[in-house]
Amino acid sequence: MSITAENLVWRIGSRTIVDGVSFAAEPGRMLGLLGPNGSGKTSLLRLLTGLKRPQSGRVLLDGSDLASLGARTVARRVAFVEQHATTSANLRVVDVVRLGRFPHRSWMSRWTHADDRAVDEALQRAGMQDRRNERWQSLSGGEKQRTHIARALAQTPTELILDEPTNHLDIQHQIGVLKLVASLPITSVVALHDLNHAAMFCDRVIVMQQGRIVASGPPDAVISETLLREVFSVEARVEASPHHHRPHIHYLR
Ligand SMILES: Nc1ncnc2c1ncn2[C@@H]1O[C@H](COP(=O)(O)OP(=O)(O)OP(=O)(O)O)[C@@H](O)[C@H]1O
Repeated sequence: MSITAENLVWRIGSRTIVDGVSFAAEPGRMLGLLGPNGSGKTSLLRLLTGLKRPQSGRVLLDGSDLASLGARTVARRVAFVEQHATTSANLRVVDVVRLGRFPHRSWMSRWTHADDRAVDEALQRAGMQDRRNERWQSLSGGEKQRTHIARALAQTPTELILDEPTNHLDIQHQIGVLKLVASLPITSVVALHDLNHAAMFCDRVIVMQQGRIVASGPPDAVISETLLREVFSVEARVEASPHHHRPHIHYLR
């Protein structure tokens, strides 16, 4: 297994935000993390990347406890795009993406062709190659998001953690980013609000409610009218799409 959570618990004061979460992300597959607002998705993703430490339980990367691995070792493997990722300095797009190469370089090593290749490929994949010389402050919200995704790809991670990566994106780029992530030969854990997109692109999904996992498995086994009613409080009809054969949700008015 690539990334595994074992009975993770994270509390703030007396409030338990992540409540005994266990799962294993399959290598090379896309795992969707679903759940209503405040159900603990972002908190869980921050535990998976080591940005937060659990009060109990552990995260394993190929069997090694994340807490025992150095920050640099983790950064070489795990890339994280946060929900409200910002970059304060007025860098060019290409400079932001180059930041993704830092975990791979020592303080005295020179910038290499391999670094350039990784940056170019990441810009290309995120659809930002044409804007590589533009200033960060001049980008739209969606372009900033794609630049952060390019930075994460330039890190050449084996695990990619994305918190609502389609936020701010127009529909073409939402589909583009999800297609891209699904096609990458790396393990990804992706928090998503659009359940139809999750059903279309994820190999498996986990559904959270009040800090706990309440359902997990392939989308067609998990996304049901009962789950939509009980967890998301919406009435809907779910059918297998005649186009892509994954579940498709019709929300009722
Ligand atoms: N640093 C913090 N201090 C206090 N409460 C926090 C903190 N971080 C998270 N929480 C609380 O934990 C709960 C879960 O938050 P989290 O951001 O993990 O949920 P989420 O599922 O990602 O939500 P959303 O879909 O709205 O992004 C929320 O009620 C939030 O207010």
